[in-house]
Amino acid sequence: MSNGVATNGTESQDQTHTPCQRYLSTRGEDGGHSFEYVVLKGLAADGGLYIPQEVPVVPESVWQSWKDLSYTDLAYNIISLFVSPSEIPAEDLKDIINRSYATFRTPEVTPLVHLQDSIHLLELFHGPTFAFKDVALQFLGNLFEYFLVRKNQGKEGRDRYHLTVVGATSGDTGSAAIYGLRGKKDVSVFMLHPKGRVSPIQELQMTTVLDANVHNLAITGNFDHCQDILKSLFADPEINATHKLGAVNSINWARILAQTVYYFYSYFSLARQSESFNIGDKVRFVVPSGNFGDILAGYFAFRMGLPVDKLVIATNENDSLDRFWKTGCYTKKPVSGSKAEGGLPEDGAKAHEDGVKETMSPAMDVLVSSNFERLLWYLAYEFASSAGMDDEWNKKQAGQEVSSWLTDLKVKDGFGPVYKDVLESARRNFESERVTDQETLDTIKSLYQEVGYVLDPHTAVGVEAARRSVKRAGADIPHISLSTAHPAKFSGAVNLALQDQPEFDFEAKVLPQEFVGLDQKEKRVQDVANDWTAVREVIREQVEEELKALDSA
Ligand SMILES: Cc1ncc(COP(=O)(O)O)c(C=O)c1O
Ligand SMILES: N[C@@H](CCOP(=O)(O)O)C(=O)O
Repeated sequence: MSNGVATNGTESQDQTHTPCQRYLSTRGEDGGHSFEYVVLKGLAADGGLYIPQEVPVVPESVWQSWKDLSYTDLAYNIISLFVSPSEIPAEDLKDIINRSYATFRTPEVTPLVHLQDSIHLLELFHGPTFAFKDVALQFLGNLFEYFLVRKNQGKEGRDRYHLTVVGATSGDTGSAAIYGLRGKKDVSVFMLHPKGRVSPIQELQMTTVLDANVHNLAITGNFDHCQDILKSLFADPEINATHKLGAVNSINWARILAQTVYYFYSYFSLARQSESFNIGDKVRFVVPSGNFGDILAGYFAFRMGLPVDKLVIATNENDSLDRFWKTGCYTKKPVSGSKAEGGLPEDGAKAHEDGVKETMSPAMDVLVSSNFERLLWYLAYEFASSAGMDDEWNKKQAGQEVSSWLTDLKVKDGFGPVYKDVLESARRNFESERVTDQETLDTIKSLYQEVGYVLDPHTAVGVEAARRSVKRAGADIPHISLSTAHPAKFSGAVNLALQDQPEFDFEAKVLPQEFVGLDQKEKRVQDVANDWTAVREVIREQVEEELKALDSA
């Protein structure tokens, strides 16, 4: 490969694509696809998620030359490893990347700030909607546009390829996707959120966007229900054929790819900022987790060779991930009779019958983390590889194993315990922490008192997990804790934590100008039952209306 970057597998016979630029499904029944295909498709035909056939390994000699690059140049170097220039020529890819990050409020895009002791905060909220999702969704919006312009050259009216993007959100993906796609030609966006279970600002950010191609659907249910509806739609061959569904959730590979960049960037930022930290030294990343997309991007950075000591998963009281790392079982609800059933004594969040708790960090109120499937594939692949068979057999085995776990999850609400070796392999690279609502509030308060920094509740979950991790790992290992949203998006939790602090003033200290007056704006949102066929009907009607309006324009 170019750039001195090697793949960790066999070279492909394909003259235009390296094996890192071809994609296969985690369920093993769908593969050999191009980047454009997987980005437009979102979910694989067999229900799995796309991953690259091989992950490129970046040697240390190459990192040295990457250390001082701007965010956009680094992004190009990383992303281009996974996209063949025969699909997106270098100059076009650079242009897409530059435009995607020109909308951020700081040229650093994702600045790293020192928080306290060995803990650094990676601020990911400097994009248009003040959440980490902007990093990937500005890029994905521009990618969609690029592919659609090319597909639709010389085509008119109903012959044009019209993409119907369907997304599920617990608050932040929704607005970031809407801001990435509003007003774009040949795209309709349907964003499903759990009615009444997102923060007031998050809801306003979505529902005050009135572009004709944007449709907000409030579903009577929780985020997992919204995600189930999404998966049922993608599994329906008819609506896929007639409406060409596209995904903006982190099931879309482009989301993960774009997020991988900031793991490298923050590592290099640390090396630039700290005299005692050298390229090659290890670091821990701590990631507030829900759907497992953000931390999975860190796992890809690790597989590419970034010296990661551990990736620390931080969950709120919706702790299916944390329970997996502790027990090897992945279940929506704690196993009957266990200590955690119905909540630990110190838990503060209200539990619903469906098992999901309404916490102070609502964007992480997720029990079925869609990207966990991608990690499961790698765990199953490593396990299969120990049998000494060829790579094709290992991949096939991994796909079968993942399919069987995911079938159990769907049918029996859980799977496991997984084999001991699989769990050990998960524990080699990851640790996990569960943080309660009370601990979240305490962390917001103590960081404000100690260093004057106002954390959002999701970031606070991460910082509390980072503090625990420092106790285990020692102060010599730097911790980069991901700050996933701006505190102004979660005024309820922030005010609750800081209301008794002298001179704390939310409006003056936290609220950005962009949020002032949002509640006075006109809103558009449609209530829909928790039923995928009802959502399908809404999609059919609304897309038809949009296309008719275009016909007569
Ligand atoms: C603010 C915030 N923090 C953390 C998360 C969890 O990230 P992930 O779903 O990628 O695990 C989300 C939602 O995705 C979020 O919106
Ligand atoms: N927390 C997310 C849930 C969707 O996650 P995604 O990363 O898969 O889009 C949100 O804020 O919507």
